[in-house]
Amino acid sequence: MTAPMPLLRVEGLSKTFRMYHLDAMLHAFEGVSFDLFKGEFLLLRGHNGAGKSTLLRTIWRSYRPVAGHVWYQSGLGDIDLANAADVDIALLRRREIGFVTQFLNARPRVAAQDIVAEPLLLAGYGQAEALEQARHWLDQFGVRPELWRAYPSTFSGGEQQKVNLARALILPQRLLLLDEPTASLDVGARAALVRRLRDLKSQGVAIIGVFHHPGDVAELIDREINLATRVVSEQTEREDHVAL
Ligand SMILES: Nc1ncnc2c1ncn2[C@@H]1O[C@H](COP(=O)(O)OP(=O)(O)OP(=O)(O)O)[C@@H](O)[C@H]1O
Repeated sequence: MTAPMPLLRVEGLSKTFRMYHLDAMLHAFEGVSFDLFKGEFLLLRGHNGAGKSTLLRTIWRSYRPVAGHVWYQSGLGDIDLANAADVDIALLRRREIGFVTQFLNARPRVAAQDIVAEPLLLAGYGQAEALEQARHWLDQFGVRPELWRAYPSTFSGGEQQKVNLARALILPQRLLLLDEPTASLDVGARAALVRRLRDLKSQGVAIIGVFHHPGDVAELIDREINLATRVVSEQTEREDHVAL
């Protein structure tokens, strides 16, 4: 019998940033390799500045790596996220890969319930069903009903984060990237997040997460990676941000 293929195979991945003012390169992380299977939860560890967020953003392809591959088994076939066309990355972000940070991208004059319902509408759900589910998840994460029709741009940091999570987790993705999603949450919302992640994991969603307090998700963790200390060198290389 052949071994199952991982959902994600990260191979020799390295990312450097050019620091123009110093004419130097900062190596955010180097030679990172790991496999991630369906339904697995991988914790990224490392001190401040070790490159955890940058690694997540490189997998999400906000950044292009300077070396390595991110093989991803998508619903449409295998693809190297490190080298894929922008149009494919945009499609995967809409359908298969989620990225949750601690910041809500609150658009002006869009109500909380509409922000949360949007992924369902894009996936073809009817308006009534999408709104009902949006309210369910706002409720689960502890957003008070009187805020559901309000605009999140005026919400507190924690309230914005709850809207963010409700939207990001309303539909199961194949791969979920979490960058400190519990940063400004109260106890009830943390518990709701853990319940939702447990549920998504049991549905086969693969998760990579950075947590300031990994104890919050201890019961979910299958494996950990500790990112090593970064190095600064004076060599110069091409700058390689992409504007997605
Ligand atoms: N856009 C950028 N341009 C230049 N340097 C960057 C950029 N983004 C991150 N860095 C640098 O890369 C290194 C890794 O940053 P990163 O945010 O990935 O660390 P982290 O492990 O997530 O840290 P923390 O635990 O403090 O959130 C840091 O030294 C940071 O200054």
